[in-house]
Amino acid sequence: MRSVAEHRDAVLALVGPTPRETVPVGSALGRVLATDVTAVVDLPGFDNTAMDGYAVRHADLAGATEDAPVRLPVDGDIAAGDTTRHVLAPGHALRIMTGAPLPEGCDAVVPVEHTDGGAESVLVRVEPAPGRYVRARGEDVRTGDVVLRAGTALGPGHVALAAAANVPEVTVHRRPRVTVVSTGDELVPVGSMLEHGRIVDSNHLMLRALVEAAGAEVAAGVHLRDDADAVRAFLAAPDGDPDLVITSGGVSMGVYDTVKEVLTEVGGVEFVKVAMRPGMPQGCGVVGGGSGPAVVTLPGNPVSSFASFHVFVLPALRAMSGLDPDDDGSFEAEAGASWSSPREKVELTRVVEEDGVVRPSGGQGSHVLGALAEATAFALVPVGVERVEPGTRLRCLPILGHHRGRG
Ligand SMILES: Nc1nc2c(c(=O)[nH]1)N[C@H]1C(S)=C(S)[C@@H](COP(=O)(O)OP(=O)(O)OC[C@H]3O[C@@H](n4cnc5c(N)ncnc54)[C@H](O)[C@@H]3O)O[C@H]1N2
Ligand code: MOO
Repeated sequence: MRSVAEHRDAVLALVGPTPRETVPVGSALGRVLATDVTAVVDLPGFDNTAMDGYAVRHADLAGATEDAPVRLPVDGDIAAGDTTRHVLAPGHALRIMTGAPLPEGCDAVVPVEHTDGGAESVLVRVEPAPGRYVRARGEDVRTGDVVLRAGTALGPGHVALAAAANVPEVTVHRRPRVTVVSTGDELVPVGSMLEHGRIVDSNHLMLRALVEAAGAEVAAGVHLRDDADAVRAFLAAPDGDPDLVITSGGVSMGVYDTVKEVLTEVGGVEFVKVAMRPGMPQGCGVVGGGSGPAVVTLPGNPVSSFASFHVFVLPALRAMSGLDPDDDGSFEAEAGASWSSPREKVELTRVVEEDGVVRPSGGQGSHVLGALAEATAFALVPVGVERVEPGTRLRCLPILGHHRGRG
């Protein structure tokens, strides 16, 4: 049997970073930078005030206190957005609003709360330190600074920084395009009348959701019957012009396991047993061994498919997106219960993690979706362990959509 690490490497060997594209910074959330982002302006772009109040020269207010306030004439207002280059006359004040440019000659700001708020003249009750409430030009970022590095997955804060640095477009990796294929005669679309023996094609929607949650794009969604001609026709021209095809089902030992049958005939895809539970039957390769898209065949059992996606497809999507496939958010936690595990396989136990402690979320059969939906992570019980005891330290892989634990 192939180890989990070996199969993961085999899948990773099939893919590389997607081509670059330029997108407006406002549409770049979740995208991965392909090049560094350099500031086009200083931040702040000009000296400005952090408070609503009065622009002053600190020396004009020497000794000012509650008991000995100092009065200064007010020469006018400076609002945020005022483009006039104001000059502060010695011994005078200008009323100024947060974010407005400081007038020339000003070296401190007095918040309105420390004054009588006057419009013609102002009574000031404090002596400001030089530079008080002044936000200096370039104190945050200098023109030409690299503000974001290639490889950064852009979050809202990154978008804010690039936008403030007046960078209208960023160069990112194209989202990986994934065609999702479910196979099986028993499958019908959600909402259908369910005849005896028929089930909803839940893997289809599950895999689409996983692709999207991973930041990739669903290029197309296809359902194939257990019919060799239909599978052949699909493989000859996969819908959606994808970078990657993922299939679910039809890869085990059944006589209608058509995906395996046809891919074996076409060549280029290797079918293996991987030492993990769930998710033992796996396959990956390039259809026909040629220039077609990479294919990863996932087992049909819903939990097996879901787990296999996390362990094999997610690292590939990360690598395609320009991210480090190893940076998977995994964390260590302590078992809060005891459970058994197959000695010769990695067990991916569906767990709920709370304060660094993990407990199985319920039944662990590869068809049990209730416990899967509740789970926040997979606890990876290593080969060689037959029983997890309370207190055992376990590596855990967060389930997409859940935050990492605090173990
Ligand atoms: N004799 C053997 N039988 C099986 C073996 C084995 O080694 N020898 N392996 C078992 C394991 S482990 C798994 S996992 C499954 C994998 O089977 P397939 O990938 O061929 O999947 P199917 O047979 O098509 O379906 C399995 C199961 O999952 C349901 N299914 C399939 N597709 C969907 C879908 N899109 N949405 C919801 N549910 C789906 C399907 O109805 C079956 O119940 O094989 C074991 N058998
Ligand atoms: O190992 Mo299969 O992939 O769960 O039932």
